[in-house]
Amino acid sequence: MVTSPYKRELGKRVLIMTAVQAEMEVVLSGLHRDRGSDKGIDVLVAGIGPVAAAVSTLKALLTAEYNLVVNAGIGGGFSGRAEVGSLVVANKIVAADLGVETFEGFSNLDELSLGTTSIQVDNGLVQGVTEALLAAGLPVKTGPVLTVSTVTGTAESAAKLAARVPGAAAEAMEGYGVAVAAREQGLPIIELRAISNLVGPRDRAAWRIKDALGVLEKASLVLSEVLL
Ligand SMILES: O=C(O)c1cccc(C(=O)CC[C@H]2O[C@@H](n3cnc4c(=O)[nH]cnc43)[C@H](O)[C@@H]2O)c1
Repeated sequence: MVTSPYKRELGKRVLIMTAVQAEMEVVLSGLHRDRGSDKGIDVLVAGIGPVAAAVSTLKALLTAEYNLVVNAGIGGGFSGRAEVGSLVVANKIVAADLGVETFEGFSNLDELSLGTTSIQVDNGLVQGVTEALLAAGLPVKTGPVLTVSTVTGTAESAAKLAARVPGAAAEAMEGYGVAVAAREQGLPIIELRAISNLVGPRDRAAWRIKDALGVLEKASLVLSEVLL
């Protein structure tokens, strides 16, 4: 049961943003499996990366009355925190490469007093969605989900990101953009990632995109029950 502050308001809708068509299709399939037609949830393609995601999300939010925004898709899991085939529900959405490279390493905007680089997800939302996914027998973890503009491709970069964001569970490319658009409209956000690969050395052959899309579809069935 999802608790405050998200409360399904009569006549208001839920917006789910996915990066690509393939993700949108499995989310729609999961949503409609037991509910037939649209039940107040819109699923749109945002495009890959935080900028496209922010623009697409804000554009959508200006077209209808929403009271919750969801970013759903595949993502990379940090080893030991989120394995391939599992789900991650973000408790915090972090723009992990938004900042300054320094001789000592990296400083984010918060450290430079130039702004913020993370958005908290409401605890009630995180708990409600996570419990529902667990109850459905799905493997789910919660933790910070990092938004990057470049898919990590080396063990060194993965280690740097894991050190930069304690507890980092997953990496993707749209969450912070979707979250900033939702914040702009005063709406709660949640990010849900189905893990297709481990964050680290690029090994395209190891990506399990199809498996992750299958898990995302199962998770979407649960979402339709818990968010409406
Ligand atoms: O490296 C490749 O050749 C390759 C092949 C297929 C897809 C990609 C992507 O870059 C997908 C980016 C897309 O998927 C999300 N995603 C999934 N895993 C990760 C990850 O480890 N780090 C960042 N993003 C990931 C992401 O949200 C994009 O929508 C590459």
